[in-house]
Amino acid sequence: MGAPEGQFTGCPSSTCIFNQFRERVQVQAQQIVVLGTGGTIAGRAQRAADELGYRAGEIGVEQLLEGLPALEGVTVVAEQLAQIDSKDMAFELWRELAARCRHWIEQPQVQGIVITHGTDTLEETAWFLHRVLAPRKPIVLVSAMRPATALSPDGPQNLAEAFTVVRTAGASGVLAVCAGAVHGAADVRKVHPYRVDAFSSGDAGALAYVEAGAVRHVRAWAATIPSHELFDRLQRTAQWPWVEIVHSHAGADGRVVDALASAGVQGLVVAGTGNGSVHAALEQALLRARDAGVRVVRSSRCLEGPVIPLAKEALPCTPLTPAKARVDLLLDLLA
Ligand SMILES: NC(=O)C[C@H](N)C(=O)O
Repeated sequence: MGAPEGQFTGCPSSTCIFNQFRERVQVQAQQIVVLGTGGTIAGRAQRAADELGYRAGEIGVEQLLEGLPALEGVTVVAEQLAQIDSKDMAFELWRELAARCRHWIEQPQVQGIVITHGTDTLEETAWFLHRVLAPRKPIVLVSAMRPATALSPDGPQNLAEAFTVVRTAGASGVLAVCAGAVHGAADVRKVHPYRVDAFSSGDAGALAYVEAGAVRHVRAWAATIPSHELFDRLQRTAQWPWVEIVHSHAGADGRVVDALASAGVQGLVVAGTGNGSVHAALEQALLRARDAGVRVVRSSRCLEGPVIPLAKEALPCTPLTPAKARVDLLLDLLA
């Protein structure tokens, strides 16, 4: 676990990656904070050769840091916030994650934050943290596709590269590092169920690559303006809004929307076809729901590219993926 608030964890030598000694020191050196949430990066399998039949979120974050290359002049502080498979990510953990990020990021000695996270909902957490914190310092989500017990785990390399990104001058915003690529929160998306290089930023492309321990830029870091307003609203929220995603497809039927609306859904994202188009039967039901007070937003189920808004469309659209559009709608409805 990390140091209690106000206590500084000192590193006895510059070759120490993780401070196991918890000394109080007078002079504050640079810190990187690692927040553990679980995922395959912390997964354990019965046999080393088993790359899919494992349990996510088993190995502690401190253990994941052991054996990584030394970071000169930096103390690493670790906190275990959760041990979950990220498919089970929940609002309460998001809220706690945002609070711990905000706590650490505002401390001058903290260079940035690394969050160990499962790949399944990583893009949603990335977008959530981007919207809520829009940090000037880097917050890097790091994951793996093979469990920590695999013959050749990808987690340690990804972790080392996440540290490289945090230490890169000018790095900012919420980022995801996987398989040598640095993705921005707005574009990152899981695109493969088991390949090690499981993420893509689609036609926008990665922001940077980590090559031989250095970051090569391709695009500028996302511009960020930290705002406390959304964060404060989030901390006050007792009941999270109910927002669902419905898909448009051949033979779509509006009854699913009618059922959700009568059950009290507050927001609906429709994963439309192509440029966010919606089957006529589904659209009629969505318009009925909208008229009854449900917030409705169109996105696209296409893997790449934003929906382009067209004139005279009844339902508003977003360039975000359906999962990220849902995060936006949740946050909008908090108001
Ligand atoms: N590769 C992974 O991390 C998948 C895992 N199910 C998770 O999201 O926690």
